[in-house]
Amino acid sequence: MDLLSLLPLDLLYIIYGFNAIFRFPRMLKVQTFWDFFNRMDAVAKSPYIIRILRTLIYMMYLIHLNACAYYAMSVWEGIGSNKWVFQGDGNAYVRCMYFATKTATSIGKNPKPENEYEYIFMTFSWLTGVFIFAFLIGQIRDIVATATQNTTQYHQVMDKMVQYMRNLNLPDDLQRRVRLWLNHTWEQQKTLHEDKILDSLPKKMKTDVAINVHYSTLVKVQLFKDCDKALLRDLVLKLKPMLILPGDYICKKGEIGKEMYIVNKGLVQVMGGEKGDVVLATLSEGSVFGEISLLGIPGCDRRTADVRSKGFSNLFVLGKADLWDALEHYPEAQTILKKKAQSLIKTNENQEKSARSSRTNIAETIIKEPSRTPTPRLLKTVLKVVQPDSLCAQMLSKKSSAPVLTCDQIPGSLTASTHLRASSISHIEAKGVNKLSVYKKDQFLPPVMPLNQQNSTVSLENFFTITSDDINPNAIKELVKVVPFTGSGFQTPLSNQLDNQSKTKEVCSNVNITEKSVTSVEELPSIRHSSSLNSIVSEQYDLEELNFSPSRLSTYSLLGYDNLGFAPLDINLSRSASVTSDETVC
Ligand SMILES: Nc1ncnc2c1ncn2[C@@H]1O[C@@H]2COP(=O)(O)O[C@H]2[C@H]1O
Repeated sequence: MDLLSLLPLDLLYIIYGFNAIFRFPRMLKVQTFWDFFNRMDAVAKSPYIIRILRTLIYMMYLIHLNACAYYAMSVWEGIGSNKWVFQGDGNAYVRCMYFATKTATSIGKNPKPENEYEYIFMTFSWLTGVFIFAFLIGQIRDIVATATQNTTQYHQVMDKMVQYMRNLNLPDDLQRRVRLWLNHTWEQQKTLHEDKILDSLPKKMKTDVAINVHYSTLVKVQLFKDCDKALLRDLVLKLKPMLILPGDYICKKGEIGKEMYIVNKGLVQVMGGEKGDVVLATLSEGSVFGEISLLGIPGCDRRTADVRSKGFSNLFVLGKADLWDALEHYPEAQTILKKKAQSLIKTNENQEKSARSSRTNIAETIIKEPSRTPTPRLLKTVLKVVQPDSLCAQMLSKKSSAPVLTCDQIPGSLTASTHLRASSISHIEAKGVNKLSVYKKDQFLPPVMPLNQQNSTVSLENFFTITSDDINPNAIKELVKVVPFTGSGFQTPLSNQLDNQSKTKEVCSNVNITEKSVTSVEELPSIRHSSSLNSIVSEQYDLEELNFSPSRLSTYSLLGYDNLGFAPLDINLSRSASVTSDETVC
């Protein structure tokens, strides 16, 4: 055909003069024109542009033919013979082409036909113009529609989905995630039905295409490397692509396993630990997971761990039935998967064991070394202040609460210094007074009273009155820091003792007790004031509000809490001194 179309018939012009008919064999090249566009269509990145170009060429060619026919009519009727025909001015082709274009596009304003032939020509031109244009425009619309078909489909699905979710009043977050999924799938695949694209191909070709498309991932899958290459061909068409959003769980521990996965793109995290917040492993491209619960290992038909996507990830999903179809024919793959599963199960068990033992260790440590808040300053002070061998010191350091003293055990020195409470009905005789008193259970004994017992037990409760017997004079400074007092001229044995010791005097002269010094004892939540030695608690004051002018016989008690193993401890630090208001402050 090409040879025929190239015959040099133009040479005949020399003999016969110019005649367009000699150029007719060039029409034989029309097949080449179609071939050219078909090939371009197949290889071009945007085939719809090629198709539009071809349609435009058809259109131009038809207008060209019409222009030629008009010129031929003009020559036949005589150029310039009437107003309708070509007038012979300017370039004949351009003028005729202009006429034909105006007719074909129905723009009008052409000279009116003047005879029947011209009317027929114009009617025919307009009709062909209308049909051909309708056809061409239709074709262009199809081409553009095909080119944007996926986009349109995506918008339709998105619109329908949004409407559906709104109708159901789904939570905003879920709606946002669905939109995100559609958006991301579209961005990545430019279609929402990737799996259907290959459906029209024969199976073998589909396999080749699928292997090629996913080659870079599939070659990284250890299972396919270690097993017969045919396993890959058997499985590849059964892999379904799936896109997961960041943070979404792919499977949850304890669920029944129905699918296994291959990571195509992105990262997934296998989560373990008691609360499922420990990352056991991070799996990347080519990793296989979710196989343990599919392999029929006894006791392992449920997911052994949570698996979640770290960012966006693309996975291939393989159903249980499809996996088993393949594994039946590839026992070595079955063995590999089972071995891997068993080693993962062991790893997880070990991890759980070590987590459990570290928890026990922590618990043991807690039991062995209870974390203790520091000893309150009050208690420390008391321990410094009291004589180390005094019962008070012994009790505080022994960490025993409420020891029960029988009368035999009550040392005389304590009788006047310790608040004693009857632990049962007690018959107590005051020494010297020679009077037998009966105390009910829990009743306090008078504090200043030499005791003589009769079949009685009294318990030393968790509060103490520190008196001259217990006080270590060298530590008096410490005591006055925490026990507020002003005044001098103690009338009790304590005051005598203090008065007689220069050191104590010195301390006293340095004492500048103000409210401030009391508030420095931050640990003490409150201070108690008892106006008589008999009543243990009469009123309770805030530290700030305390008025320290002891105008009467007073005992100040500091309420503190210990953490040495006692119950909340009432430490009654009292200066058993009667202080009179007319005495000068030292
Ligand atoms: N320690 C681990 N390291 C890596 N992957 C694991 C680990 N534990 C479990 N998996 C995977 O997480 C999956 C959870 O579901 P399966 O139990 O079906 O299969 C599990 C394994 O594929």
